[in-house]
Formats: sequence, C-alpha cells, structure tokens
Amino acid sequence: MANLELKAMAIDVPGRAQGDTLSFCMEAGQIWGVLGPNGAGKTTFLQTLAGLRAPRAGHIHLNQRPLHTYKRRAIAQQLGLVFQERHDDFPATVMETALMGRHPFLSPWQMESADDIELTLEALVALDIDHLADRLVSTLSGGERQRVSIATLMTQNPAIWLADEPTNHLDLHHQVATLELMAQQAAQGKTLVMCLHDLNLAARWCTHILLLYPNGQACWGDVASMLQPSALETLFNQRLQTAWIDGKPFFIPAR
Ligand SMILES: Nc1ncnc2c1ncn2[C@@H]1O[C@H](COP(=O)(O)OP(=O)(O)OP(=O)(O)O)[C@@H](O)[C@H]1O
Repeated sequence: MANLELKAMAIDVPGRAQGDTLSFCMEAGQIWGVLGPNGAGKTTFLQTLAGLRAPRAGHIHLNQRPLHTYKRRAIAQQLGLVFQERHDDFPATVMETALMGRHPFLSPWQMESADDIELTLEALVALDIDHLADRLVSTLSGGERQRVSIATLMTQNPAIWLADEPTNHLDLHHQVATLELMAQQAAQGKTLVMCLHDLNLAARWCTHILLLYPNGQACWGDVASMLQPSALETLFNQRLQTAWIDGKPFFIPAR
C-alpha cells in the first residue's frame, strides 16, 4: 500500500501563470479521475506525480518522504505510468514488451525468473492479448497497443498506477474491462490516478475527482460532490444534459 501526498503543489504548465496549489493525499484504494479540457495540464500533472517533471511550487511526498529524494529505480518499484503517446522504436513482441514491467525489480543483466514470466502471462490474459504474445507490437492496432501498455503496467505491479487516458483507442467492451481491472487493483489496495475525457466513465469508476481548468484553477473532492453539471459545463465550455440511471449521473453534450 502506498500514498501520494501533494503539499501546496503547483503544476508547472509551460507558458502559463502559476495556478492554484494542490493539497490533498491520494490514498490506497482510491481511484482519482483527472478531468479538464485539452491543454489544461492533465498529462503535465501525471508526469509531475511520476517525478518526471518538477512542480513549480510545493512538494510531493511518496509514503511520507519527498518524491525527489528517491532514486528513479525506487520510484519505478512503487509507481507506474501509462503514457498517452508511445514510441515503439525497436522491434519487440507483446510478451517482451510486457515483461519489461519487471525490469525495475531486476539487477543489470539478470534474467527474468519463472515468476516474472508467470506474472506477465497473467497480465496478457487479463488484458485479452495472450493470443498476441508473439506478435511484434508495431503490427498491432491502436486498441491492442493500448492493452499492451496496461498489461506492462500490470506486470510492473506498482502500488500506485498513473494512467493517461487508459481507455484511449479501446472499444466499449475493453473500456469497461480495463476500468473493472483498475477497480480490482484499487480493491486490492492500489492507488489509481487517471486522466479521462469521458465524464460517464469517471462517474462510474472514480472515487475522487480533480478538475483542472485551463486558467490554472483547480478543485478536488469525492466523485459525487465534484461531478456537478454546472461545474462541468464551465470546465468544458459545453452545455450538458444530465440523466440519472441507477443513482449515477449520465452527462450528454447538448447540441
Ligand atoms: N514541453 C512543452 N513545451 C511547451 N509547452 C508545453 C510542453 N509540454 C506541455 N506544454 C503545454 O502545456 C499545456 C498542458 O499540456 P498537457 O499535455 O498537460 O495538457 P492535457 O490537459 O493533458 O491536454 P489533452 O487533453 O489535450 O491531452 C498545453 O498547452 C501544452 O501545449
């Protein structure tokens, strides 16, 4: 179990004045959805949480210790990231790619163990890509590649999952299956943070929401209090109609 705590942390969005500072803790078992229009800073926020970019102000603590005091390998043993853009620069199969999730736990030149291979095969089955194990990733469809990325994160098995639009390219069934898998991870004590553009998926799977506005304003809280139609209309500059199904809101963009 792990937590990430933001202490008066400001996201360093290039070319933008400093916005609101963020102060909250993302705990084991929680699923945080990061919502906001294009360019609001969602990816920059995830990269900052991963220690890949410095915050403009304030601090991030991973398990009560400043994130910047950890070595990169120690961070990778606790925190994993699915990027929005991937560059498959060298030829690797689906199995080889997913197996890379174990690298933070291996010493240089150490071979993967039978347990590592077993964990990887389980991830391929969970993401419904085990039949593609020997295929080159460069030959896969967009949705298949997305599932390889999530399988690699599952193989890494970090306590904190950061996912930038994990449902990108996925068909309806695989969107639901992937978010169910993430919910299972949260139920096992993982902390999940994901950027989403689909408000209805956020309403169903997230426990907490961070809203990022293009001018740097931000607000956060539990899902029920944050997914208010008027706040979302302002956030996205888009009128919405709201329907209620099984006690949860459905947001439909109005023409
Ligand atoms: N390296 C960079 N140099 C200049 N500007 C950058 C750089 N990285 C990000 N930005 C700008 O910072 C802003 C925030 O980018 P970011 O990718 O975090 O937005 P986002 O909310 O994830 O957007 P989207 O919904 O389109 O994925 C954007 O205006 C982007 O153009």
